[in-house]
Amino acid sequence: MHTLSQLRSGKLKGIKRLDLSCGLTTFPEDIFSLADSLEILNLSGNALSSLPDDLPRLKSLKVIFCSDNQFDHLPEVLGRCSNLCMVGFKANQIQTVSAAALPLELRWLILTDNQISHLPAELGQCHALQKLMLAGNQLQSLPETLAACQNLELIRISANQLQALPDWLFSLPKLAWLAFAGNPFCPMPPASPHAPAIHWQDLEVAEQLGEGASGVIYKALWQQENPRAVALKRFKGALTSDGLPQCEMAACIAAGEHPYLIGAIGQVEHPDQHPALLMPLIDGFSNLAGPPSLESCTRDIYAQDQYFSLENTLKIASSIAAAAEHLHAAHILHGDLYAHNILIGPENETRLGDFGAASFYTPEQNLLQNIEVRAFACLLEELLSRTQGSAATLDKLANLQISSAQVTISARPLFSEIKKILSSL
Ligand SMILES: Nc1ncnc2c1ncn2[C@@H]1O[C@H](COP(=O)(O)OP(=O)(O)OP(=O)(O)O)[C@@H](O)[C@H]1O
Repeated sequence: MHTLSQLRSGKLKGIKRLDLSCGLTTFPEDIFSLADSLEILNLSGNALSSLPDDLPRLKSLKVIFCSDNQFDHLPEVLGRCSNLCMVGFKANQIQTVSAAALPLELRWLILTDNQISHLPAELGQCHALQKLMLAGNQLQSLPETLAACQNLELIRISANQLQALPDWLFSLPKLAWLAFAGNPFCPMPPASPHAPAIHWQDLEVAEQLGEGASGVIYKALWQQENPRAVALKRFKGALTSDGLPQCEMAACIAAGEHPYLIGAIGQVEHPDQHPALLMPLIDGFSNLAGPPSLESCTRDIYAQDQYFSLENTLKIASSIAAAAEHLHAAHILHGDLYAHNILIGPENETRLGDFGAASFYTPEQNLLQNIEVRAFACLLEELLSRTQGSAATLDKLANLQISSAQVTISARPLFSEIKKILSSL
């Protein structure tokens, strides 16, 4: 985090990224002294409600974050910033998004947790758009023109007022990660009679195990007749970038037990805080990869020296295909099938977790399974680019990857078939 005095002293000359969060109510003029170099401007966590008309003077600006401010509209000046490809205005009070506010090169738009009830048809002209985050708004419909955004790979439309799942989603050739729970058209989650009641006072919370955008995960001891070491996910707020914690918990609990899922024990009621999710403790595992970067946008980041034997790639891929098949059998779309949501053990034991983007769907919406198969294709592609082994088997895996990512989504194999193919290799 930078300070205003550092900015004013001229010490920041030449920097590419500026992070300022210090109660700003107006845009500091001094930011223009960085016009030659500034590519990423993060003004999240201030009290701004407007941006200056001459913002395009920041001619190298590619990324702007203004989350947790007081904007009631998406500033139109953004549309005149010609290199801007990522716009993040989460948790404002935005009601109005006009066509003029949309930069043509847009790849990643974050408008999560606002009050938007209408999006302009011109959003469909942002052909580079890959990631569209709209959870927690008041949208009753989406512009049909979005069908033209053929590069869209990740969409979050959970916790809105949508009356139906738009048909055009199924014509997006690259869509892989979709979250839509918490809309009026969504089926009710099934009751989970086996989930035990867990009382906050029975938990001894210990060290932090991990943290994501939506929650912090702690190790805990669950005091019962036979005390048990567990993992506790405490949500950071009432809405995450993927949707509602209640939907995440409902899906995670409804998914039930499976050898390749992290799984859930149940929901913890806290007298005065957000509910939390209790899970089995997965000890001694680590994340298969890190989440996407600003640059990679939709693709996970692996350690540079991370390689897999063919045997391990097959083991990971087969486990994930089996976990996804299990979820689809229960009509649950994971929505975030990514390496960064996979925990991996010392023997490459595999556990899929993070149901933050999960949605229940009806049998009539079965084609959603084929969308998730593309997420698997991305994972397989990443694993294959780091795998050494027999060329013949690698070729077969590459063919499976290609067919799982094919443009005609109905022609993609389902997870039951993928599992069969993998077990035959
Ligand atoms: N049951 C568990 N046992 C051990 N570690 C866990 C468990 N569940 C989660 N973790 C750790 O905590 C991290 C964050 O968990 P999770 O992905 O559920 O959080 P999140 O806030 O939803 O993340 P995201 O930013 O992807 O939304 C995981 O990547 C993992 O390292």
